[in-house]
Amino acid sequence: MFSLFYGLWKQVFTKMEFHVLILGIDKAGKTTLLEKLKTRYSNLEGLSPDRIVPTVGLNIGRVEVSNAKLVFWDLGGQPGLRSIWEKYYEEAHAVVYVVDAACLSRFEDSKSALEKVLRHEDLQGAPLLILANKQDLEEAVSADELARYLDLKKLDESLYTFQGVSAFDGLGIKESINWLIDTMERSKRTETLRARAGPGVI
Ligand SMILES: Nc1nc2c(ncn2[C@@H]2O[C@H](COP(=O)(O)OP(=O)(O)OP(=O)(O)O)[C@@H](O)[C@H]2O)c(=O)[nH]1
Ligand SMILES: [Mg+2]
Repeated sequence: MFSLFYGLWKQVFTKMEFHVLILGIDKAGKTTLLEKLKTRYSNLEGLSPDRIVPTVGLNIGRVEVSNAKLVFWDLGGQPGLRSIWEKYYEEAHAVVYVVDAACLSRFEDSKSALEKVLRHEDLQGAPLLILANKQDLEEAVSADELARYLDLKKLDESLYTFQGVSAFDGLGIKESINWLIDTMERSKRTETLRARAGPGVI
């Protein structure tokens, strides 16, 4: 009886934990985004953009948003580091893919790196949030324009979305995080990862 009540209590009061991978080619703005998320959603002040250096290892950011605990894994996007990404796929509830929307000359690299991510079987069914970052820059293309370029027709529409953001000034971040939590909470992948983790893990 106690365990039944304890289980119910846990379900109601324990925040669900989600692992979110932040991917994208180098200089897309992944770490700047992570630091902005920390500033906005945790009681730690994230690093200011001028103190951020290219990522070689892994940056971790933990934040809490209403009923969810989000653990972000930010990896380096330089070509030689992209082979590390797949080591994290199996445990990820979702992927945030960051694109520098102001740098047209790197769109092709960004697109092919994303296509490779999407082909990997360890990520099947994972919600995908694609961010057209650097909207504070005049030359940045909109989320719709980026969507047309990336042309993800083959994907299940309920599992991905595009959002224009600025990791600098925070534009679009709230909408992005709300979509992410909502979609992860409803996704079959979350159910599968939870079942695999076993009882007691929320
Ligand atoms: N104008 C503008 N610049 C940005 C924005 N986000 C990031 N940047 C700049 O873009 C550059 C790269 O940012 P990072 O956050 O280090 O990029 P990254 O994707 O983590 O790069 P790697 O760690 O090498 O994979 C830096 O000069 C940032 O200041 C943004 O929203 N607007
Ligand atoms: Mg980085």
